Amino acid sequence: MKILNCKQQKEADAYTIEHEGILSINLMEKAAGMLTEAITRRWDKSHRIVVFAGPGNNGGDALAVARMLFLKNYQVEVFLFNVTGQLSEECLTNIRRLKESGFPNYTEVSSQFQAPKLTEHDIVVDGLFGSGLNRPLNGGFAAVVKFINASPATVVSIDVPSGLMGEDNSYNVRQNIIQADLTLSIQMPKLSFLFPENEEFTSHWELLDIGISREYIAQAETRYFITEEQEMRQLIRPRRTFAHKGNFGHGLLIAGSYGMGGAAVLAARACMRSGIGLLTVHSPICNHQLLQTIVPEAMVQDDVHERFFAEPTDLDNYQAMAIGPGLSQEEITAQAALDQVSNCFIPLVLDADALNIFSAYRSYLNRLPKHSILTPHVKELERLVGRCSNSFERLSKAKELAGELQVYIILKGAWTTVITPEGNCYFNPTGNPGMATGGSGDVLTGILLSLLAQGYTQEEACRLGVYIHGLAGDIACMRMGEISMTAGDIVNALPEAWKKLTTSK
Ligand SMILES: NC(=O)C1=CN([C@@H]2O[C@H](COP(=O)(O)OP(=O)(O)OC[C@H]3O[C@@H](n4cnc5c(N)ncnc54)[C@H](O)[C@@H]3O)[C@@H](O)[C@H]2O)[C@@H](O)CC1
Ligand SMILES: Nc1ncnc2c1ncn2[C@@H]1O[C@H](COP(=O)(O)OP(=O)(O)O)[C@@H](O)[C@H]1O
Ligand SMILES: [K+]
Repeated sequence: MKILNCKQQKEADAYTIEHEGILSINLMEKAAGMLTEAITRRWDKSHRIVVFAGPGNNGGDALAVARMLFLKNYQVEVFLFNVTGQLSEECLTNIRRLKESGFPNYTEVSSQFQAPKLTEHDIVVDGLFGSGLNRPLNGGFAAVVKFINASPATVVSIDVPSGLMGEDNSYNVRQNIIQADLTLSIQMPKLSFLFPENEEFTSHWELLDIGISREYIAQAETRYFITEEQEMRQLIRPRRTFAHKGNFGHGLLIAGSYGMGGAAVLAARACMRSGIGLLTVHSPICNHQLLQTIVPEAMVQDDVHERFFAEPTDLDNYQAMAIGPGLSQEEITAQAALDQVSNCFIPLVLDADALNIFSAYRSYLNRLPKHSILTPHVKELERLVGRCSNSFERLSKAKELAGELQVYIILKGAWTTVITPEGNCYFNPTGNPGMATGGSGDVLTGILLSLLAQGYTQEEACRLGVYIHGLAGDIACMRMGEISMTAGDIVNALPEAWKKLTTSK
């Protein structure tokens, strides 16, 4: 699914109006009908609905919703903020329609706002500003936002929490943004919904498909996408009847050190559970027994060193390599890892300490083989690109780095983002906070190695890998709960995740 910017969303509205024979006011009526349905589905008539409408079409939506709720016998109050005396045409039409419906509780605010008393049983409908916001809120609007945020009422925002920009909020004023309990977003999600620091504004959001022109959306250019299940299903390669293990590649995993053998185990188990033909794990001698016992399916190649990865290994027999989980950053390991990676000629995944080593030896960064996959979490990324003050900046810097080094970056966390060398960003919808537990990232590395060894392209491996990893996380969460689930549970859920994605619905 494409994520378009607010300017494109406006264009999409206009295109739909022009090319699909629907009047602007009727498109708004359709949106309002869906908004009303979403509200009445959740809250019955025992709740008072207090509607705050702004001067533009977001306000127009809110007024139409107020009328529809009123006609369904809800108890509704409306405050329309008309500060400059300039209201959009659709907003004006909806004021008229509201009045014509016999609506009694309408207040137009031009200067002084007499705030109503809001209780925790009340529902606030926030229709102050939507995608037309072009600067941070201030003055009277900021005061209204602060009043709503301080109230105990439940807040439902139309399209966007008022005050929040759709993309970049670097220069926004956080206190002047509505903290919505629910956002009913029209047609397309906004990029800013996917950033962790905006969770307090948009923790829950839902999309309403009001029938914006498919044609417009198809031709609109964007760098931002949310991955969908159907696309992932189509990527998965069926196994031929006469297939043999040689068809599914031989992967090399360089992982583990003294005290961190578990990382190698988790990655190896995840790799085996994701369809690879053969796996060799290269690890210090101390992990030999552990790996042979817990992952008997994998071959183990001992390093020369008892406790640390110390000597690069030959890559001739492998189709892909992953390096990093539990590796440590010992000097001897750093030298071996830099050498191993710099001379790598097969598809490659770098995770955890392998990334930290490259952050410490920045001059080696340009020796990273082209199209390598880097899997940093936020801290690991910032070690590479420097401190960032917000997610928009972080994403921009990650895109720059991916372009500069011609690598794929998987920026991990909620809405894990796959960033391609061309600068496309694919946000992953699966996964949950239960995955914020030691070893989850090692599981992802194992999955990625498996997919690369099987011949999936880097982009396919990244997108499918993070999707299946999150899906297995969601299954693990259902089985074990968000609090108790561990990285091992994610591996144990991989079979069901793969089955879910390969069986027809
Ligand atoms: N037919 C349509 O065009 C449809 C529009 N829709 C709704 O329309 C919304 C977009 O409407 P608009 O483009 O009118 O935009 P808004 O309703 O977000 O408001 C734009 C107005 O606010 C002013 N403004 C911007 N930032 C301000 C600030 N910080 N302080 C004070 N004033 C400010 C702008 O100059 C403009 O006059 C969407 O979010 C959605 O809710 C939906 O109903 C779908 C159909
Ligand atoms: N809140 C969350 N929602 C979804 N996925 C998450 C969340 N927190 C963590 N994850 C996922 O869990 C994994 C954690 O990886 P990482 O931070 O490298 O952990 P570790 O180093 O312990 O293995 C990542 O794939 C990340 O996307
Ligand atoms: K709004």
